[in-house]
Amino acid sequence: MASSANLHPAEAPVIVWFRDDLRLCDNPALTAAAQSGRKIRCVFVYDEESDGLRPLGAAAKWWLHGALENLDKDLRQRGTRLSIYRGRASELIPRLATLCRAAIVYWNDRYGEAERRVDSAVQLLLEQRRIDALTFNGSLLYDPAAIKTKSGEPFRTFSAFWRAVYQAGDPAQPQAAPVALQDFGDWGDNSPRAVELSELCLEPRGPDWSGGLRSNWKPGETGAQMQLKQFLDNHFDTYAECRDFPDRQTTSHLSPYLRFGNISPRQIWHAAESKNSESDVKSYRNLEKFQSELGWREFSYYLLYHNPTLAARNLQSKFDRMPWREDPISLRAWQIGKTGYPLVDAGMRQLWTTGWMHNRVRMVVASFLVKHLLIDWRQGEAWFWDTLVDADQANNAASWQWVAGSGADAAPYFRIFNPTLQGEKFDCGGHYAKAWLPELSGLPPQDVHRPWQASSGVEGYPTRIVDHDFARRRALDAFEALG
Ligand SMILES: Cc1cc2nc3c(=O)[nH]c(=O)nc-3n(C[C@H](O)[C@H](O)[C@H](O)COP(=O)(O)OP(=O)(O)OC[C@H]3O[C@@H](n4cnc5c(N)ncnc54)[C@H](O)[C@@H]3O)c2cc1C
Repeated sequence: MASSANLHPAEAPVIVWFRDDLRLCDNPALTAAAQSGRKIRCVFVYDEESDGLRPLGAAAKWWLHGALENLDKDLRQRGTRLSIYRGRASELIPRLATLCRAAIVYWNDRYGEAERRVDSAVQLLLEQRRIDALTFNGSLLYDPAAIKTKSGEPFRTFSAFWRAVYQAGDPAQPQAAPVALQDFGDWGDNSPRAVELSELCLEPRGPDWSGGLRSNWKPGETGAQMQLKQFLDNHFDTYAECRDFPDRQTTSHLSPYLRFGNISPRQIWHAAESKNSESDVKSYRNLEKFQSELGWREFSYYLLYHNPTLAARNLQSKFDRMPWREDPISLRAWQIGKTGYPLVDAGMRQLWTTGWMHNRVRMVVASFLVKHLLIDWRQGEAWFWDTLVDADQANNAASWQWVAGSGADAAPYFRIFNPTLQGEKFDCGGHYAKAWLPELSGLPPQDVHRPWQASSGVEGYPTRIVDHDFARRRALDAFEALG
């Protein structure tokens, strides 16, 4: 479409519509708006009304509050501020743009189907009013629409996808944050009412259960930049070797920052590259491993883009015949960390307290729910959605389907983690389990992941809700019956 921006008078402002990109650094939409030389209005719409948009979980809402607060503070330091609205974005954005006679509305793309539908509706309405919509890829390293097999089909396996991505070359360098932004001023009397952040009620009240989140996280761009530096300075050098051990703080903890776009994947990618010493094989292994984890995030978004019902429907339809069990008592024991298997319980309690869980432990608890308890992966996905600060519509759904075996390139059905052996392998001193399960604090390391064998006995810790050998056989039978 030919730009109509030059049809607008020089004093016409531009709007930056923030969404999952709550940052100033390497934000292509914001940078382009600043480069337009026009006055700027920054807008966020809390949209719980548009069809198909999944309401945020409780922990993600808490994060969003902090990230919006931080973004507003950073924008004010550069001369403008964030206006927050509540309602349907497809009504509010065109209305605001019309009211202030905007020349252009800028935003960064989203990849879920419902989000894309909203964005297309906004774009159409803007076009009808001769207002340009300029959109960018701000949250992925590569555009999922551009990566295809030679025959034009989407890739189905991670390794083939990642090879193709490598051939596309390094992602572009990140852009610096704009130094100053010219504020547009008031919208005028007829404009929709902007709300105070507190009016969105994103933080929990009565009771306030967010103490564990507050003491573990600093949502927003400032926290993201600190977290990246902390990781690169202290843990990057042992990433490949130690990333599977949950008692070490080796992984980056950048997932919630990426989820809300408090930092861009391009910045993380290039910052990690700059730590790499080309002559050092170990350093290269760390880089390769870390970048491939960012690659799994890309692959999850790629799957979401090409399979919009990723969180709701099995990618492999034979799993529609799976005889999932309805077992609310076991589901509850799993949610609150009372299954009697220490690695599973420690992970679920870490999640409840901090809003985050180590990746190895996520795999074990998910496998336990789906395979030991034969409970539908969607029930686990929903619990994670509500409790994770990094709850992400692509990563969460793709990972649950991967563990269940129903996804693309998924774990084979016969891989049934033994939670006791996983605990002994990846938490052999029992430090992680003890950190979350005070009931086990008196046990010697060799008993921590087998408390039922402890000669001293364990008070207050539950007995196992299901026997491992029985559960394993039951799961294998159910999976084999799918053919
Ligand atoms: C059942 C299950 C559910 C999950 N749900 C989510 C979720 O809702 N949100 C989420 O961000 N991740 C999810 N993951 C993936 C992974 O566990 C987390 O991204 C990771 O633990 C975050 O920690 P980190 O930032 O220290 O990771 P690092 O090891 O430092 O990795 C860097 C980044 O790469 C990405 N990444 C790492 N591992 C994966 C992976 N396996 N799949 C996709 N991206 C990955 C994340 O964005 C992460 O921040 C899930 C995994 C499982 C098994």
